[in-house]
Amino acid sequence: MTTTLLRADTRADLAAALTPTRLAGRQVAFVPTMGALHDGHLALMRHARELVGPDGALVVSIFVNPLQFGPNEDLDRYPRTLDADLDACAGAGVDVVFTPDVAEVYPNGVPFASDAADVTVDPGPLARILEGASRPGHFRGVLTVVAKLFGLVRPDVAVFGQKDYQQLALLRRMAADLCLGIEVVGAETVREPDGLALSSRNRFLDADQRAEAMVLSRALLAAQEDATRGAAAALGAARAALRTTHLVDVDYLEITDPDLGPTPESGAARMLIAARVGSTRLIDNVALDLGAATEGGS
Ligand SMILES: Nc1ncnc2c1ncn2[C@@H]1O[C@H](COP(=O)(O)OP(=O)(O)OP(=O)(O)O)[C@@H](O)[C@H]1O
Ligand SMILES: CC(C)(CO)[C@@H](O)C(=O)[O-]
Ligand code: BAL
Repeated sequence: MTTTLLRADTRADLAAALTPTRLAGRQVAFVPTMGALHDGHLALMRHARELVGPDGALVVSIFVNPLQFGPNEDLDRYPRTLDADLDACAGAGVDVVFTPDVAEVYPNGVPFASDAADVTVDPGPLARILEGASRPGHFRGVLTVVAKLFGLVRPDVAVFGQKDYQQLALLRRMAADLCLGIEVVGAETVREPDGLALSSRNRFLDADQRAEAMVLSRALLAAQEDATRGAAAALGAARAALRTTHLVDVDYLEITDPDLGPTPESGAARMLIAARVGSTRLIDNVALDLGAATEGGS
């Protein structure tokens, strides 16, 4: 593949940029993003490159998708840093960056209403818990735009971050249930030295909020440490950590099984948290290895 970054703003430009790759039968790896790129995104790009090797094509999309934002959410203030993002993509060895505008992705208008004329993806019951309960319609928006991007890029493999754990689970389900023939791969969460998961929204935190935001990952770590005593003990440890600050307003803190089903008695599990720090909503999650509950373990 080329070593120069090709930028495509339109579907036609994207198709043209990918034609040599398709003709040569090269593998295509895809990393969808909403831009404001940080080291977490760069880690996804490295992972994607490893999956297809130097002869494969690495495609990144940068698109802030209106359909996944609720009416009172932060669509308007979502960070947009396109020039820096293009430099980051070039530095990361991306071959093609797709930067469509809203009309290019939704030529008939954004299908906000559930009875809009355009077909959208119904994400099913997994989208009604956790993030989906807090952000109704969010996963319909995510799955719809990713399905469209998959159709335009036609990758062999797509890489997403575990930081958005429920999103990753739903995208895996979409690829499997709709028989898309695309491998969906999850990559580890990249963190700041104090544990805070990197997120484009971290830039909205002021100094005090930034200092306190690390309590999310500290709570998850405390839960990991107490998980050998069972789920109740893990939840208790996380809640105790969260009580050390008044700047963090928890939306949910839950333990599920690794597929987001009910809390297991023991063994592999996931703890997921969403919280507001000021007006900024952050999410995070970790794996837990639950021991059987002991008496007085809660
Ligand atoms: N800290 C991180 N480590 C690894 N992957 C990440 C991290 N943060 C985001 N990603 C992944 O990057 C991809 C694009 O995410 P997105 O552009 O929404 O970034 P973001 O930082 O999650 O932004 P925000 O949380 O503010 O929406 C997603 O697959 C997401 O899971
Ligand atoms: C997957 C995604 C790019 C779809 O807009 C977005 O939800 C994100 O950045 O995680
Ligand atoms: N990373 C998820 C994008 C969103 O919050 O809408």
